[in-house]
Amino acid sequence: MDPFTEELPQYIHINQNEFFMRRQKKQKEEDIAICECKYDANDTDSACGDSCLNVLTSTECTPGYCPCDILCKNQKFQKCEYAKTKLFKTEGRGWGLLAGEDLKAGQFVIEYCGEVISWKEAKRRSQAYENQGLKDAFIICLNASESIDATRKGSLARFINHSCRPNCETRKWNVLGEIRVGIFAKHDVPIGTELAYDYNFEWFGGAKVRCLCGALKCSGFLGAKSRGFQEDTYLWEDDDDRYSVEKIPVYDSAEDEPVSNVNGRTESPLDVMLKDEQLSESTGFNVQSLDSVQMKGLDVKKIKTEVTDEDMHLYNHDTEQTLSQKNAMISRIRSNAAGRNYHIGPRSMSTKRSRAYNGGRFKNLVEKKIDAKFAAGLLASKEAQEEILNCEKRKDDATSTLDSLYDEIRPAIEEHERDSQDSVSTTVAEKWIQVCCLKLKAEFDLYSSIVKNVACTAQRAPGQAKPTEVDNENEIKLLTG
Ligand SMILES: C[S@@+](CC[C@H](N)C(=O)[O-])C[C@H]1O[C@@H](n2cnc3c(N)ncnc32)[C@H](O)[C@@H]1O
Repeated sequence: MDPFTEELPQYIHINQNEFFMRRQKKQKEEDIAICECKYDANDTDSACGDSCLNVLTSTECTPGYCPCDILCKNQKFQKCEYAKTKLFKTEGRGWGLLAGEDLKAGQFVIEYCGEVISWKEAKRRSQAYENQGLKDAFIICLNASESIDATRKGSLARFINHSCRPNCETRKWNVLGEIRVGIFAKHDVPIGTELAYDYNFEWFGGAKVRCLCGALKCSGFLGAKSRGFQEDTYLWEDDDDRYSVEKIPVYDSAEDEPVSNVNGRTESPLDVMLKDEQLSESTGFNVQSLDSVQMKGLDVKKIKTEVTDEDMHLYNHDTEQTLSQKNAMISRIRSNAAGRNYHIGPRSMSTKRSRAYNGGRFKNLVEKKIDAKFAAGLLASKEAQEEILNCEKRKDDATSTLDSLYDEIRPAIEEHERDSQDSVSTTVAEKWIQVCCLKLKAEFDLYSSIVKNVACTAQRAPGQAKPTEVDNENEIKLLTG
C-alpha cells in the first residue's frame, strides 16, 4: 500500500477532554490558586512566565483570578496554545506527528485529549479494541483511577509515536481543578522532526508491538518493561501489511548491527525532517488539511538528520540493500494482562512464565525446586548435613521476609501500577531490591552448599539414604566415582 495515499483512520477531533463516566469538575473558589505575578512591560516573563508560582506547581491560572488578567501566559491548555505540528505517514509505525516549527526545550506542544474513562472501563475497552483487531493503542493513564482514551475521539496528540530516545515527554497539569496531560518538548526540537515520547509504562491493554523507534537502546517492544509484556502469553507473527515494513530496520539480534551511511553518519527513523518551506502552511490542529498533508513535501531520500554522537550507532534507513535484508515481518505480542507498569511481587513471575513461554520463542525459565533435606539425607557427614539445612533455613527466612515486605509495600506498588507517572518511592524500591538480593544470596548459598557437599563429601552407603518426598525431578545425580 502506498503510504502517502493511505487514508487517515476515522476519529472525531476534539481539543477538550470529554467525560464519559462522570461530570467535569467545577473548580471551587477556595481551591483556586492565585499567583503573585505582576505584569511588567519590560519583562516578558513577568505575566506568569517560568517564575510564576502556579507554573512552578504545574497549575494553570484561573481566568478572572490571575493578577495579570488577559496578559496571563499560564493558560495554555485552556486556550489550546499548541505548537504547530503536522501529520505524516511513517514507514511501519502508522501515522506520526512532526514539529511544524522549531520547539524550545520545555515548550508545551499539545494536549493529549480524549475521553476520560475509569480505569475499569479502560481495561474493558482495551480488550474490546483488541478483539476488534485494532492495531494501535490510544489509551493512557491519567491518574490512579482514570485514563484517557483517544481511540474514537482525540486531539492530534493521539498520533505521536513512541521512541525509546524521545524528544518529548508527557506532563500532568492541574487545569481548573482537573488533571490534564500535555506533551512537552524535552529539548530543543528542530522543525520537521518527528515528535515522540516514551510510552514507557503508560500504555496498557491491547496488543504489544515491535518497537521501530531505531534508538540504540531500544527496548525492542512497546511496553517491553511492563508487567504486561512479561506476562504475555504468546508471540505471533503478524503479516498485517501495515506492519510489513521491509524498509524499516529493527534491532532484533546480534546480527542486526548498526550500519553507517557513506558519510559515516547514521540516522534514526525518528530523525525524519521536512524542508522548512514545506511546513510553512502547517497549523497546530487542522485536521481538514490532512489530505493535502499526504506528505507532498516529504522527501524521504533527502532526509536531513539531527545526528549526535550518541546517534552514531543508529540505523541508516536509506541503505536499501541493508534494509531489504532486515525483517520483512513485525512480530506482535498479544497480552491478556494489561501492559501496565512493572511488577514487584513474590514468586508470581516464575509460575506465570512457565505457562507463558512454554513452546514460545523465549527460553523456559521454570525454576526446578531442589529438596535440600533430601540432598542432606544423602550425606554421611553430620556437619555437611547441618550446613545444607542451615542454608535452607536462611533461604526460607529470606523468602518469608520478602513475602511480608511485599504485603507491607503492596499499596505503594499497586498505586504505582495504576499511575505510571508517579514512581514507587526510592525508599520502597531500595528496600525491595535489598531484600530480593538477600533472598537470591541465600538461594545461591544453599545451592552451592548442596553442590559442594554432594560433590566433595562422603555419601551414605546405598540403601541408607532416606529421601523425603522425593520425585524424579528432585533426584540429584551424585558425582561419585
Ligand atoms: C498513539 S498511537 C500513535 C499513532 C499511530 N501511529 C497511528 O497511526 O494512529 C500508538 C500506536 O502507534 C504504533 N507505534 C507507535 N510508536 C511505535 C514504535 N516506536 N514502533 C512501532 N509502532 C509504533 C503502535 O501501533 C501503537 O500502538
